[in-house]
Amino acid sequence: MEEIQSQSDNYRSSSSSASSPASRVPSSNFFYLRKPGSLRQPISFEDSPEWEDTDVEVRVEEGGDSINAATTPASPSLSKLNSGSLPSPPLPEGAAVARKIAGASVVWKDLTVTIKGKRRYSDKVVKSSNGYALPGTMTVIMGPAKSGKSTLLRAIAGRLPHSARMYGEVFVNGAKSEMPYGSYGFVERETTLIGSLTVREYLYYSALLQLPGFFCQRKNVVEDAIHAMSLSDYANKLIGGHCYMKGLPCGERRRVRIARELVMRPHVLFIDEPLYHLDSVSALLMMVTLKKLASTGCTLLFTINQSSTEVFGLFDRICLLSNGNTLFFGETLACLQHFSNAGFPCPIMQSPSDHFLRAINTDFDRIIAMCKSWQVSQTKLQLYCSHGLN
Ligand SMILES: Nc1ncnc2c1ncn2[C@@H]1O[C@H](COP(=O)(O)OP(=O)(O)OP(=O)(O)O)[C@@H](O)[C@H]1O
Repeated sequence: MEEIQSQSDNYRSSSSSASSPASRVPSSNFFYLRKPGSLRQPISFEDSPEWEDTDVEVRVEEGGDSINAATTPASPSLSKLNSGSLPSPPLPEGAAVARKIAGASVVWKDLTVTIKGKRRYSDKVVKSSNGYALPGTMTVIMGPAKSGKSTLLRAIAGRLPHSARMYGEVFVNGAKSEMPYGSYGFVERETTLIGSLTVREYLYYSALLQLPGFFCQRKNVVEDAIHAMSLSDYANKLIGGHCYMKGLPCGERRRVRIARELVMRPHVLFIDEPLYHLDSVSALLMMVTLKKLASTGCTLLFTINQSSTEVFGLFDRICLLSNGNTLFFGETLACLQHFSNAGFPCPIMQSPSDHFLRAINTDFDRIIAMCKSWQVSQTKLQLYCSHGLN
């Protein structure tokens, strides 16, 4: 599984060419409302944070960067949350316990997608892709433009449009079943934010809409999301961006979109192009924030076009696509080794992601050939002019 590779030149591409809230099953780890008569196996989230933690006082540690839940010794639900069914030893008063978000392992097997155009189904947009994403890790789907990244992400998340057909299987925690409402978040590339609200108001409003009525920890959940996305400095600022009102910077707006999904405390988070239109500093901040989020246990799976070396170093696994083909799936270091073995070692001064894209994208060859012919014609012109003048 670790290495799903193909070195064929044919694969080099050319870019030019949620259901209704499920009822909770009390004191169980199944976040799945079975349909009557359904034979599907429920998905088990072993360490699911329970939504009934009304006695957990969640607060943000001053100067701290992680999501923390402060609790008193007499907090049965949190002690259960931290240590399964065993009671946890009493904690010193005021001690902060890192909240564990139960991630879920997601495996996709032989995933193929076709999309219906005006008349017929297209050729395969994604072709027999295999891979997996594990809890507490960041898995990135990378590739040139139109290589099928977003389509693969949507297929794994079960959010393909009606015009698409999917073949193959997706397993969540070993169960071949759709992820239930609230267990995953999907962040689109562009979504509308309410510009007349502050970040905190907007997230609270989202929590009111998304969380079930019995859930009475909305404020804490919102504060968690703000903290997890490093939005504390912007929490009371208007989102803006409408009429003549200047909005939040692009990176912060993107983080607000992700925070909106975090209010559901998802086990798996899918993000389509989190670095879209971000400058290098905002991109690094975004990735460091996501890495922190992954370290709490959440499973992160996202698409990306290209990245800097620093950002690339934060990824755990990479799924490299070209023309819908999975050229490589595995750990990022193994990808470097794979390209090196194939005769394309990454130059020292080049970002690995740029190097991979360059190696698999025929557009680069065409552009370089165009540059060379232009340089030759320029040299000829200069020679002609100098001879003509003489
Ligand atoms: N809803 C759709 N209807 C028709 N064709 C589609 C649809 N969605 C995607 N496609 C086609 O599938 C191919 C892959 O698109 P996709 O958006 O998955 O690629 P991508 O790698 O995410 O591209 P980009 O980085 O440019 O967003 C493209 O050729 C696109 O035209």
